[in-house]
Amino acid sequence: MTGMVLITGAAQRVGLHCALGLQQAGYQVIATYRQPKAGVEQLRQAGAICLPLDIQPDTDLALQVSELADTVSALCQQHQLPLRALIHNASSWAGESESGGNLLDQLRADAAVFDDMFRIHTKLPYLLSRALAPLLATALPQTADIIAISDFAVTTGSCNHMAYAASKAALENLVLSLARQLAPQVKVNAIAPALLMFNEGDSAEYKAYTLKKSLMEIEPGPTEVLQSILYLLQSRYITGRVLALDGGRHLKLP
Ligand SMILES: NC(=O)C1=CN([C@@H]2O[C@H](COP(=O)(O)OP(=O)(O)OC[C@H]3O[C@@H](n4cnc5c(N)ncnc54)[C@H](OP(=O)(O)O)[C@@H]3O)[C@@H](O)[C@H]2O)C=CC1
Ligand SMILES: Nc1nc2c(c(=O)[nH]1)N=C([C@H](O)[C@@H](O)CO)CN2
Repeated sequence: MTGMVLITGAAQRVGLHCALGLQQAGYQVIATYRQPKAGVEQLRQAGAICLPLDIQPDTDLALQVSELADTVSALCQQHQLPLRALIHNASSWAGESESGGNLLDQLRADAAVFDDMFRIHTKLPYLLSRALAPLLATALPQTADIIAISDFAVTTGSCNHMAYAASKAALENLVLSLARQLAPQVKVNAIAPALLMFNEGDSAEYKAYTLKKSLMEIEPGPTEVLQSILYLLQSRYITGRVLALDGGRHLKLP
């Protein structure tokens, strides 16, 4: 094992695929999950360590992060391995609620979505990065990595997921600050995908519409992210950057 990698939100889809791939690549994965889905058992079977982490409005996030950081530190000591990387993947793709009702009700609904988006995409990565930075910095002689999974929508905004996109933009700015603060011991980068994987229930019309948004017109799947993570981990020089995985969407003219 070359070191421990902590990845959040790894019970399904992209996080699960990347956690399994990193474990297979020889890292000791620590995966956090919210609900004990089948993916958690799959991770345990593969040798990953799985820890519960459910970020809710009424929980003490600072306490949750402090306790997680203590557990990760103890695991590094127990396994005699450095903390090699921290991957911020956990995410909720909530859109703005449908307008309706009186203004106050609408604003209360919008405020709840805004708080949820910034809690999971910005506040959790901020606190977790600051809590684990000292441990990451002692992974010497190798450098360590923080990798945040962002979204192409940071560059364009999103009419239907405004708070989501804004919170990912804040995450990308956090990457710049952390890259400046933690160099040269820790590299800090973001990966910004456009479409990776559709969700169950996405209609054929929505899928056709979405595929047409990029030049490549494919649903690439989670391997693109795993390959990008492995690329960043092996780099000695890339930091403070956003790796776009968008199928040429930025060149698709309306
Ligand atoms: N899928 C895509 O096409 C794209 C994805 N991305 C980004 O890639 C990353 C992975 O995407 P994807 O796999 O689709 O993500 P998912 O929507 O499948 O969510 C990832 C995980 O985050 C967890 N999570 C959600 N809310 C919370 C919370 N409050 N507390 C703790 N965990 C939580 C979920 O837990 P649970 O299993 O309990 O629901 C889930 O396992 C995300 O950051 C996403 O924004 C960016 C562009 C495109
Ligand atoms: N946490 C999530 N973020 C995003 C998802 C998702 O399923 N979960 N999906 C997308 C879409 O793929 C979008 O890019 C096109 O439909 C974006 N972010």
